Amino acid sequence: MVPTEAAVPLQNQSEILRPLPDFPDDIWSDHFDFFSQDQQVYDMYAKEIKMLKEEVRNMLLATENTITEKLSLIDIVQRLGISYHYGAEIANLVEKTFKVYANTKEYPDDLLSVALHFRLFRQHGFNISESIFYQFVETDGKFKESLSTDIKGLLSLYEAAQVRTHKDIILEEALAFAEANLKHVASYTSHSLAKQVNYTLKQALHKCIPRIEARHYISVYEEDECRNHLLLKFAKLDYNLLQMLYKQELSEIIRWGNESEIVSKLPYSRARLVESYFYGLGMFFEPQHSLGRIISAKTTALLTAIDDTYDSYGTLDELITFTDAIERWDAKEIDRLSICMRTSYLALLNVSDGVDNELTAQQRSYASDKYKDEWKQYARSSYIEALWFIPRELPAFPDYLSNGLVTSLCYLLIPTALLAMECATEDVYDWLSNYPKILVSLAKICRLTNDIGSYEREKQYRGTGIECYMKHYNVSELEAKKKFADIAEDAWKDINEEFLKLSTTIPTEILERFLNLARIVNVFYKQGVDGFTNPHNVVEPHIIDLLRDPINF
Ligand SMILES: CC(C)=CCC/C(C)=C/COP(=O)(O)OP(=O)(O)O
Repeated sequence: MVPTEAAVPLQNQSEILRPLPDFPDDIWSDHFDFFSQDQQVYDMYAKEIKMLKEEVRNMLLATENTITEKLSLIDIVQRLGISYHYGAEIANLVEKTFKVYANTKEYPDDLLSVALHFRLFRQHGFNISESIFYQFVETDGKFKESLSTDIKGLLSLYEAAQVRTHKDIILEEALAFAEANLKHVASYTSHSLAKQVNYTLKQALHKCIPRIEARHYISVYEEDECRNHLLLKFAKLDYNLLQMLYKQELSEIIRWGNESEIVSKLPYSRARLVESYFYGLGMFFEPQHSLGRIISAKTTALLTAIDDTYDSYGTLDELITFTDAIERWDAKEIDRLSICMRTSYLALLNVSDGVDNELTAQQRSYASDKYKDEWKQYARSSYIEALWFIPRELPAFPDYLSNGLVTSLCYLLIPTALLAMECATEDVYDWLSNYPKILVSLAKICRLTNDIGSYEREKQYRGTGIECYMKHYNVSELEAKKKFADIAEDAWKDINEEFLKLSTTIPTEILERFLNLARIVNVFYKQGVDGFTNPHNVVEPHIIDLLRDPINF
C-alpha cells in the first residue's frame, strides 16, 4: 500500500509560468454520485429476460427460414444489442452460411441482401470476396445508375463499404456511389427514409460504439412496421437492466475519484470521471466485463490528470522529475514531486497495486508488468513532447508521429483493456509487445483524429502535431488537417484487413477491443471537435442515453 501525502515545502509558485488552459467544467457535477438500485424492478426485469431469451434463441435456430431471413435476423439481434446472449449460436450460424455460399456461389441478387451478407461475414472474420458486387457494376467499373433510387440497398451498401480493406477496389467506388446518392436523399426532408439516411451518413454502424447503436436502433426498430414485439421487448428490458449495472459501476468510479482526490486536488486538470467511465463502457458493454470497464475507466481518469500535468501544467524541471519518478515506480519518490503531481502519482501506484494483486492471484503478472511498462513509456514520450512543444520547437513530422503514437494512449489502453480478460494469455501480451500492425494503425487513428479535434485549443499555448506537419511539408492548415483525416481513414482499412487476418489466431473478443477503441475515438472527435474536453452536445447526449435515462416501454 502506498503512504498518503506528506507535507513538503513548495517552491515559489507565483514565479512559475504555466500554460493553464481554461478547460470547461465538469458538466455532470452531482448527477451520478449515488445510485440505489430498486431490487424489485431488477428482479422483475431479470425474470422476464430469462423467458424471452429462450424464445429469441428458438427464433434464431428456426430451420424454416431462408438464408437471407436468418442473416437479417442476426443483423437485427446484433443491432438491438442482445447478440451477446447468443455468441456461440450466431458464430455457428454465420460460419455454416459462409460454407454454404463457398460451395454453391449462389448469392442473392438484390443490393440490400448482398451488402448485408458481405458486412456480416466480414464482421465475423470471414474473408468474403468483394466480387459478389460484380453483378451491380457496369463494364467501366461504375455502379449501375438504376440502383441510385434503391435507398435501402444504398444504406446497406454504405454500411458494407465501411469494412473494406486496401484490396477492395469496388467497395471504394461503392462508398462514393452510395454516399453521393444518399446525400441527395438526405436533402429531401420529406422522404420517408431521410431521417435514417441522415443518421447513417453521420454515424456508420461499423464505426459506432455498440451501446450507442443499440439505443439508436431500438428506437428505429420500434417504428418499423415489420417489427417483432417480442424482440423489441427483450431488447428494451435488457438495455435497462444493463444500464442499472452501469449506474452502480459509475457510482464506484465517482467514489474512487473522490477518495483518490484526483479531481479535487488538481484544479488545473479536466474533471472527466463520467466521460472516463463512458470510455470504459465503449470498450466493453457486456455484463461479464465489469472489471474491464472499471480498470479502463480508472486508467483513463488517471491519464487525463497526468496528460494535463504534462501538457497544461508542469514546467520542464518538474516534468523531468515526474517522469523519473514514474520510471522508478516507487512511493518513496513522492517527496521529490511538487504537490499537484503527488496526488496523481499516488493514485497511479494505488490503482496499479490493485491490478497487481488481482493478476498475481490469477497467475497473470505478465499483464500487470506490461501495464507498468506502458505507463513508463507513455511518461517518457510525454516528456519528449513537452521538450518540443513547451518552447514550440517543432520536430520533423516523422519524429513527431513516431513519438505521438505512444502519446496517443493506445499502447497503454489496449493492454489495460485486456487486463481483466483471461483469454489474454502471455502469448497475446508478447504479440502486443511487438506492436503489431493493428495496434500501430489504431494508434495512428487516435493520434491524428485527436490532433485535428484538439488543434484549436492546443495551438493557443503549445506546439501541435498539425503545425509540425505544416512546417515539415510546407502546406496550409487545411491541407494538414485533410492529410491527417486521410491517414486515419487509411488506417481503418488496415484495421479491417488485420482483423480478418488475425481472426484465426487471436480471439475475436480481443480483436473487438481494437475496433471499439477506434470507434470511441470516432465518437469523441468526429467532425473535428474535441468531445472529451468539450463533452457538451458531443458525448453528452450519449451519456444521458446510456447512463442516465432508461428506455420507456
Ligand atoms: C477518448 C480517449 C481515448 C480519452 C482519453 C483521455 C485523455 C487523456 C485524452 C487526452 O486528450 P488530449 O486531447 O489532451 O490528448 P493529447 O495530449 O495527446 O493531445
